[in-house]
Parts: sequence; structure tokens; C-alpha cells
Amino acid sequence: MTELSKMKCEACHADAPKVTDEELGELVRMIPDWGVEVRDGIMQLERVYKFKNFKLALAFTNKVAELAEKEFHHPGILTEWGKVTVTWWSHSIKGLHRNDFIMAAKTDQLLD
Ligand SMILES: C[C@H](O)[C@H](O)[C@H]1CNC2=NC(N)=NC(=O)C2=N1
Repeated sequence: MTELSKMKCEACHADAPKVTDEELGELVRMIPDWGVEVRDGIMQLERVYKFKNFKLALAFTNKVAELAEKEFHHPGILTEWGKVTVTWWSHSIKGLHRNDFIMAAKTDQLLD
């Protein structure tokens, strides 16, 4: 299977399929540093990135924002002193699409 971070997001429509339980099991193993959260019934991927200070946290935040605009798929981002929490889910289907796993893998690549 192609590495997630090398894949492209597909346009996500309201009738796009959520990942199945089986796909979820496979895909989470490909992004081991990410957790699965459920908020208001919406399944989400979440990771907390640690930094030495706020300036570095903000710089990473801006990189994530650029990535989101490039792929036209946008996360929740909480930027704090020394920490950035990134949360991916697909608004249009109120859950997880393959796109969210691709974007989580691409987010990790921003650290390189
Ligand atoms: C209006 C709607 O949010 C937009 O069309 C796009 C932009 N970015 C998006 N980002 C995410 N995470 N999910 C979406 O469904 C989505 N849709």
C-alpha cells in the first residue's frame, strides 16, 4: 500500500463513505502517534506535538495551516506555549474519511 503521506486527499462530499471498522483498524496502525477521540458522536484523530516555546509552536501551526490550504482539508488546531494539538476529521461526513489519515501522516512529515 502506498505510504499515506504520499497520497492525495480526494474531494470529500456529504455522501462520501466513512472508514469502516476494519479500515480504521488498519489505518490507525499506520499513524501510531495519533489517538482516536469521539466528540459529540464524531470520531476524530488527534495528536499533541511538544515544542520548546510558543514561537516554535506557532511556526508549526502555520505549517499545518499551509498544508490544510494546499489539500483543502482543514484540522482543528489548538496552539499553546510549547504545545500544538492537531485534530483531523471530515466535517462533511461528521466522522473519519481516508483523507483524515492521509492528512495526519502529512502533518507528521512537517516535523522533518
Ligand atoms: C465548507 C467545507 O468545510 C469545505 O468545503 C471543505 C473545507 N475543508 C474541510 N475540512 C475538513 N476537515 N472537512 C471537510 O469536510 C472540509 N470541507
